[in-house]
Amino acid sequence: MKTVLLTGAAGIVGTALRPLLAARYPRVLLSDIAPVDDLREGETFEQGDIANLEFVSRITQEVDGVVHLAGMVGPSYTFDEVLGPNIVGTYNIFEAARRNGVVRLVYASSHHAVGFCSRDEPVDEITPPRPDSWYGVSKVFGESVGSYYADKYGLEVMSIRIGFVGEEVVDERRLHTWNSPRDLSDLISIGLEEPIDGHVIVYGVSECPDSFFRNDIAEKLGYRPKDKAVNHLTDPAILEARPDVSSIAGRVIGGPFAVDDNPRETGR
Ligand SMILES: Cc1cn([C@H]2C[C@H](O)[C@@H](COP(=O)(O)OP(=O)(O)O[C@H]3O[C@H](C)C(=O)[C@H](O)[C@H]3O)O2)c(=O)[nH]c1=O
Repeated sequence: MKTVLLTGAAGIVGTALRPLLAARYPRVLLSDIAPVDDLREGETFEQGDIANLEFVSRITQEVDGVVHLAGMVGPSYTFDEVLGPNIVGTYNIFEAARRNGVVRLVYASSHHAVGFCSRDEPVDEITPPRPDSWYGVSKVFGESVGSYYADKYGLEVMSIRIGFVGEEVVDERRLHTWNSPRDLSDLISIGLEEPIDGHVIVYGVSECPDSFFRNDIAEKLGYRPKDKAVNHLTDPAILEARPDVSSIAGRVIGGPFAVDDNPRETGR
């Protein structure tokens, strides 16, 4: 794996992953709708819109694998708002990869694909989707596209239902969904390099107490999280905090994403 395309490279997750991918792969082609102007050695950048198939066809021409992050992320985006970036954009990435003979693709799905599942029982890779938002619905769509391109065209696809990515655990819910950038980049490298049979779904989660997720397939593929959520708390009181179960947000995996009429920027 010499050249990897990273879409959504200017975003929160993309920015956290960049140094880790640059350390691992000789060439990383970054792309985003927003500018990126602090390139490291081995990085190049193409600015453009993933909803444009011509642009996506061009950036997937000379790459060996794709990590697809770009998209709208949030609880309150409407169907019309996710349609271009998350639905058309994701189709474009898979279709352009297929046309250009790129076999390996890691798709950034989200735990919001199962966000309406109860916190009481851990979900696993075969738990049926229960999205908590149009964003979550779009991630379920992306997983289906990954499955379809794997079965029909032989792509090897890992969909990672990402928890909460950051250096720190910021609240009680995130204690159970946290994924360090280092662990996520290890999981991505498994998706790019290890033998994958068709399409697999895994969870992007580090070592978390009472994790919401069972991650057996990731473990079988060799994923061993190095980081423990309890060592990255912004406040030790997070360990004692309990969810407010009088609200749906306190009862389901997706937390505030499951509440109607949320403000647009409600965490991840
Ligand atoms: C709408 C749109 C966005 N982008 C870029 C703009 C941002 O730099 C980036 C998304 O970054 P943001 O910081 O908003 O979200 P993250 O927290 O990094 O989200 C990431 O992890 C979670 C789990 C995900 O579901 C996202 O798909 C994945 O990108 O995608 C584009 O390049 N094209 C577009 O059309």
